[in-house]
Amino acid sequence: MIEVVILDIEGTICPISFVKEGLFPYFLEKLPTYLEKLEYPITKNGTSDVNDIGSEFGSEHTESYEDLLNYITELVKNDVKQPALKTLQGYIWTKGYASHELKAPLYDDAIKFVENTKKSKKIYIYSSGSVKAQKLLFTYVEGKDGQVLDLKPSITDYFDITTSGYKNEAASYRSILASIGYEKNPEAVMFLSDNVHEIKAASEASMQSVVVVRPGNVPLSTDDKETYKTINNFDELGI
Ligand SMILES: CSCCC(=O)C(=O)COP(=O)(O)O
Ligand SMILES: [Mg+2]
Repeated sequence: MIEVVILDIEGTICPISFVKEGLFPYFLEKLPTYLEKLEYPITKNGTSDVNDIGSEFGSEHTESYEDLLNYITELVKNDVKQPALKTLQGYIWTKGYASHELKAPLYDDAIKFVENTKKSKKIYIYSSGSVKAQKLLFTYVEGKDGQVLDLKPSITDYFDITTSGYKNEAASYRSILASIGYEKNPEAVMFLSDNVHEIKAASEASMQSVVVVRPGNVPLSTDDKETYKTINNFDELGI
């Protein structure tokens, strides 16, 4: 029996288009304003959040404003899951969510699933987006008639690539199982994601794993469709 559910975010509970056409462009638009304020070459000084996050991009990219802006822009365009980038994105999105310029358009079935499932199972999140960015997304969910829903109380805890490692490695899922006290009972944990590499890694760690198919996601190969359980909607899970 499933006791714990772990959810991916992008392509699973919200459309990839929200990230690629909403969050990433917002980040790139605001980025120059933040980077312009820093002194180059950047050195970690413990006095400014953005300065110290900036220093994490490494000395080869932080010599000048132009170097850093170009480097970060390339990372975003190639959707590189780089820890410093993910931290900086979470930082910059804070204002966008607080002003309601950004609201997370979660799928209706995902909202219903989270609200109903929290009564009987623990729900965790594991996303490449930073824990800060994940919490923002759950705090500012787009509801009906322009309302904002706060789903954060429904989530037990959050994991990202800095807490647990990269999402296509089985070791990351084993580390999460240990954190939540399920290393001896991994089959009671279900992981849901749009990404087959993540599903493969979670299965290797003996979690029950399900591919979530949504419009705009990377299509599955015939082989993947035969290998993994798939759903189009959380209502199909019946848990
Ligand atoms: C939750 S923050 C926005 C999404 C993001 O930056 C990201 O990398 C999402 O990756 P996921 O692991 O949720 O597919
Ligand atoms: Mg995803």
